[in-house]
Amino acid sequence: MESLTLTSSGIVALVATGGVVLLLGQKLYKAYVGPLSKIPGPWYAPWTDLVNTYVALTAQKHLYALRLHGKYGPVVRIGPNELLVNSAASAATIHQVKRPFPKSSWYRKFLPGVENIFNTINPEFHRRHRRLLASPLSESSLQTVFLPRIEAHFDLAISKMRHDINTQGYTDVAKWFLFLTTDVIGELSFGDSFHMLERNELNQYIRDLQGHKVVRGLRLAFGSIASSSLSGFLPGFRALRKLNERNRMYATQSIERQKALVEKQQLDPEKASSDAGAKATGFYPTLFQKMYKANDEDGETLTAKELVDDAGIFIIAGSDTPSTTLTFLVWAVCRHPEIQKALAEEVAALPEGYTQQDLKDLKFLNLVIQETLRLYAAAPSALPRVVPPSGAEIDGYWLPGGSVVNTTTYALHRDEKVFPDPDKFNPWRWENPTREMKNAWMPFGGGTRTCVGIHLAYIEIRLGVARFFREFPHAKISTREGMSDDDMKEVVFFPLSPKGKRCLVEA
Ligand code: HEM
Repeated sequence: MESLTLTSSGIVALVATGGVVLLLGQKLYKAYVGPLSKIPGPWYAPWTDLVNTYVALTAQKHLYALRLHGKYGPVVRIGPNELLVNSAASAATIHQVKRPFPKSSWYRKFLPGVENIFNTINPEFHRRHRRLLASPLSESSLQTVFLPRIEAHFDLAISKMRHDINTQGYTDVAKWFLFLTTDVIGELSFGDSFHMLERNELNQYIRDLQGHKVVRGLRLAFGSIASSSLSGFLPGFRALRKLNERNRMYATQSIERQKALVEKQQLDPEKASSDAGAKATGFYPTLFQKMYKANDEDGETLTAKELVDDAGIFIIAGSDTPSTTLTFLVWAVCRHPEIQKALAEEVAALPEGYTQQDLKDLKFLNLVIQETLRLYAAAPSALPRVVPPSGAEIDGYWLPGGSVVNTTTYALHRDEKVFPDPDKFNPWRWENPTREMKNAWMPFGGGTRTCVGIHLAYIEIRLGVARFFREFPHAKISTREGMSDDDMKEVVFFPLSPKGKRCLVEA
């Protein structure tokens, strides 16, 4: 009888076959037997993340989520380990304060090599940074210390729009709002404005900001390639790396400038923590004041790199979002004469020298803002979180620990069971909101990772709306330069932006 002998190539073949069988077995288990197998979704979802990646890369993930929820319901499987969820109850569970589901590693792909308050997935790191940044961004601190400086920028922006209209017949509100909010966040964060409004030019800085949306799309889709040395050889990724380097340079320069100012003025942070103190010293504190103080005196310190990384995300998160909100608000209001009339009359009746409190008390203005933040939430894309190791029940499905769940504000805000006639811009729907409406409305995210800039955002939006419609009560959307509704189509990489990157208005 012939004896069985295994050659080395036979052993390799056997091990390889075993590996493939094991992998296939795992895939089959996950697809047909594992806990996620009961969750509805497209046929390919249990097998691959490719479609998910494609829709993210082409800025369509928000529409994809809306379509899939319409077809499959509130919980949809979109990848071997990934789900979309779409109910106020699931959002409350995932984004709770007590035991929040942590952010997924997807956030670290945003800016590889960078860890900041926004993209960290480390709860301790997050708590430390949030503690230091939250109090300067509180409503009272913003109003007492920062408001006078903010208001001057709004006056300048409106005068620039007026000048355009007088000289060329129209103005680009998207451009001016972006310059405005960029100048504001520059000044509040680093003690000096970026002077976009004065310069009136789409300079490299703004181009980079806009480029960042595309860059982030690429990063999120191909994160591992983007952060590898391979990326240096691929043309798209080379540009991407340059953009990232420039962004770090802006942040570093801003921090350096701020440090120099602090040293030059020998700022006493205690004295300057009130408006009166700031007037006396002639120098105003910044949102990063506490960071410097922590660096100098506190037991817990922030490294120079941490400061730069937080500065970078402030530039990105704090400029685009309020300007996009203001742009879509003006566009939506100007397309609805009855809304425009009611809003313009309300803001026209404000007293001279009106305050933030006066603006908070305006009923219709705040309804319009709430409806704008529903339909045009500035960060409406999926917010991925990881189910804790013990697992969790979401909308009747048991999800094992480690599954990734995404709440998509774009879809949540268009759930017709909660918001009847969801595509209609209707501020009056917020006059008597149902509990479901209130629970499902989350333009600023939720839980411990809710937007830290929310009060600044509200101050900017209220001021912007009031100043704009007091100056231009009869503004209308222009058709010059080929401007059309197509320019305002929603493009969503992570933040929202108008497709044409412009919104031309006549008055
Ligand atoms: C209309 C304006 C704004 C909207 C709609 C908005 C929306 C959001 C959302 C949805 C999140 C949560 C993202 C997530 O869970 O992944 C967030 C976080 C954040 N936002 Fe905003 N934002 C706005 C304005 C601002 C401003 C003005 C700043 C500048 C200070 C800012 C800074 C941040 C930061 C630093 C975070 C991360 C917070 C953390 O993880 O603790 N945002 N924002």
